[in-house]
Amino acid sequence: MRSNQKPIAVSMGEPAGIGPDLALIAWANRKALGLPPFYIRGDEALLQERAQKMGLNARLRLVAQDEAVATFTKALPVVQTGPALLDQPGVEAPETAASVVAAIEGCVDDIKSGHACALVTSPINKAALYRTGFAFPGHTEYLGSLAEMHWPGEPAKPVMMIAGPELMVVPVTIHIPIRDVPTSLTTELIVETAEITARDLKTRFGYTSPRLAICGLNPHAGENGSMGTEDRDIIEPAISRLRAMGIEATGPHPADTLFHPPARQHYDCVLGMYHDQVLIPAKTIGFDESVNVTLGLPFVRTSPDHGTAYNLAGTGTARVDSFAASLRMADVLANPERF
Ligand SMILES: NC(=O)C1=CN([C@@H]2O[C@H](COP(=O)(O)OP(=O)(O)OC[C@H]3O[C@@H](n4cnc5c(N)ncnc54)[C@H](O)[C@@H]3O)[C@@H](O)[C@H]2O)C=CC1
Ligand SMILES: NCC(=O)COP(=O)(O)O
Repeated sequence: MRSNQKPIAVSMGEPAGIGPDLALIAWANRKALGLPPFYIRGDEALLQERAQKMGLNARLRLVAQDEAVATFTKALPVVQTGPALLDQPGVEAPETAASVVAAIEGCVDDIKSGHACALVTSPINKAALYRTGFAFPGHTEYLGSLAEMHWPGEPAKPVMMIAGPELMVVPVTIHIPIRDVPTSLTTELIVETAEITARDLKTRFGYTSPRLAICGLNPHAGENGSMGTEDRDIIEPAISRLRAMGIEATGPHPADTLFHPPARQHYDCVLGMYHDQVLIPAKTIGFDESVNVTLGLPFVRTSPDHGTAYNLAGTGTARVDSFAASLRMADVLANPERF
């Protein structure tokens, strides 16, 4: 353990989902998984109950953030956030929403105050939070807002990237209805998203000159305007501007032929025009290993690529791979000098 080592702050996520399970399983297997020290912001009573349900012999300890690293070798450090909750795997409970949001915000506060080096979020139930008035489509957008609040003057345009060993993708529009995609797409938005992606791939991921493949929107990237005009009128000008800025951008590529293995040799990251255009291939190819990482923030945030998986909560059968990969990636991104 390094004397100046800071822990990773993990938000517990949706209490009825697999977030609690993953933190417990990850801690129990921390050595085999090669995990950096982390603590979880959530409810200790619920975690204790969940460990019992899973038949997991996990020790938990309530700590202050600065005790987390020393505690990690002996017990899963918990920073109590919100009131004690009933453990009801798979059962949505609106009264837990405030604790879910408080855990995310608390982790960001911990980074800002120097108590944590990075944030790993556990999955939230987005619809459940909306029903209680949560005004952001997902973590990505919420973290952009928290960054603006806590790091005034620093640029904070959150960009979602799903990064796996075989494929990295960025959706230009994120959590919006499919009918709103064409009207939300602008040349400026594509350029801004690609610029942030290229910059972070260079500064955080070590690519000298990242190659970005930009998807079209329509079948066959519009077939010269005969199957839709957005490819020609919005996406092509964005690619020209990016190339003029020295960014290696190609396209607009028909999305249907961009993800088979030979095609993947020609780029480092794909920018898609909407969520499912790129998340379907990313999760099909790398569901267990991929990490959701938010680019464009003044701090490091990663998360597993999957959701709450209510059907698995409390069973002990949720795979921990993506969560573990999120912790390892957060450690590398937050402490580049060690790697
Ligand atoms: N970052 C976040 O907070 C995210 C939250 N969600 C939320 O999750 C909820 C459920 O979404 P779904 O589309 O059903 O996706 P999901 O990822 O929760 O589940 C899809 C399928 O994958 C399986 N699965 C998920 N994680 C697994 C794991 N670790 N090990 C083994 N199998 C696993 C589930 O059992 C299910 O069959 C929604 O409310 C959504 O908003 C979804 C994605 C990301
Ligand atoms: N499908 C990925 C996803 O929805 C993750 O969203 P976020 O909560 O990380 O913004």
